[in-house]
Amino acid sequence: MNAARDKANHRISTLKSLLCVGLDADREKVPAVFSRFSSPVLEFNRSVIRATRDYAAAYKINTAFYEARGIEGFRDMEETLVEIPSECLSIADAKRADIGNTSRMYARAFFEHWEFDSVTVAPYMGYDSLEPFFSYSDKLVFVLCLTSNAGSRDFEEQQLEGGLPLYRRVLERVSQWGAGGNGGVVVGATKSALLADIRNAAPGLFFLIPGVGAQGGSLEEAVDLGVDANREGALVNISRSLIYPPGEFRDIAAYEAAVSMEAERLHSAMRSVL
Ligand SMILES: O=c1ccn([C@@H]2O[C@H](COP(=O)(O)O)[C@@H](O)[C@H]2O)c(=O)[nH]1
Repeated sequence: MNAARDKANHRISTLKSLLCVGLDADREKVPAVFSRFSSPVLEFNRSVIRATRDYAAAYKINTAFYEARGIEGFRDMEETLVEIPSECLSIADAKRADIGNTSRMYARAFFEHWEFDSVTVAPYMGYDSLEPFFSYSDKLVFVLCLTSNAGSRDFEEQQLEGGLPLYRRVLERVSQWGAGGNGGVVVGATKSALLADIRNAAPGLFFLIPGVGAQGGSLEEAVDLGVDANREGALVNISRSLIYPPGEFRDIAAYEAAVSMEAERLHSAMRSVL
């Protein structure tokens, strides 16, 4: 039993959706109709959540977009968290990890202070840097495994002695560290040729799959190859192509209608694969 995992799987199976809405709120890209508010980013996020809540299984806050704006960004992040529907998984895409005592502070920040259900972490510093996150048995810890960017070739796809690529070693280790149910990995949708193999090697891990939409990954492949044997256990993140629909919006209702229409389209494509 793991509260975060159970919540995500319950939502995935009842809604037949793996949709994780990426709240990558870039102040420069927030449509002009939100400018009149004292906190345009917060109102923008509220609108995105209203427009997608019937289709979403999770919301991912990429902390960089909030940290970049200092105290105001942190305030927007904190107030956005309150708006995330309780039946949806909240993910802090923070990509943290450091020596143990520092990681403990990161884990406390994301899991206790902000009460996120899950967080993304980087494996490079090894187990002692990740143990503080894995010690939370009711949360989900998503470890970067095979990321969606071209730079995954620089380290992740490099072969270790014996020929095993580094990302496969990460997968093996996370399967052990997260054996209690809180283990997850990030695998890019742009690497769908390797996705079936990765899923076979780690049947019990939760998958977070970014890279559909703006990065060109296939939605259908991400869903079909990413899910576990129960057709759950995976989330497909979509940020820019969902929250920044093309065009000018005369009012907030028009913006929400455009986002809602795209979320419905994504949901229906996912449902037909599931
Ligand atoms: O391998 C990775 C890991 C994380 N991300 C993050 O996911 C979203 C993707 O945004 P899009 O606009 O849908 O491309 C973003 O927050 C990334 O930082 C990733 O893309 N790839």
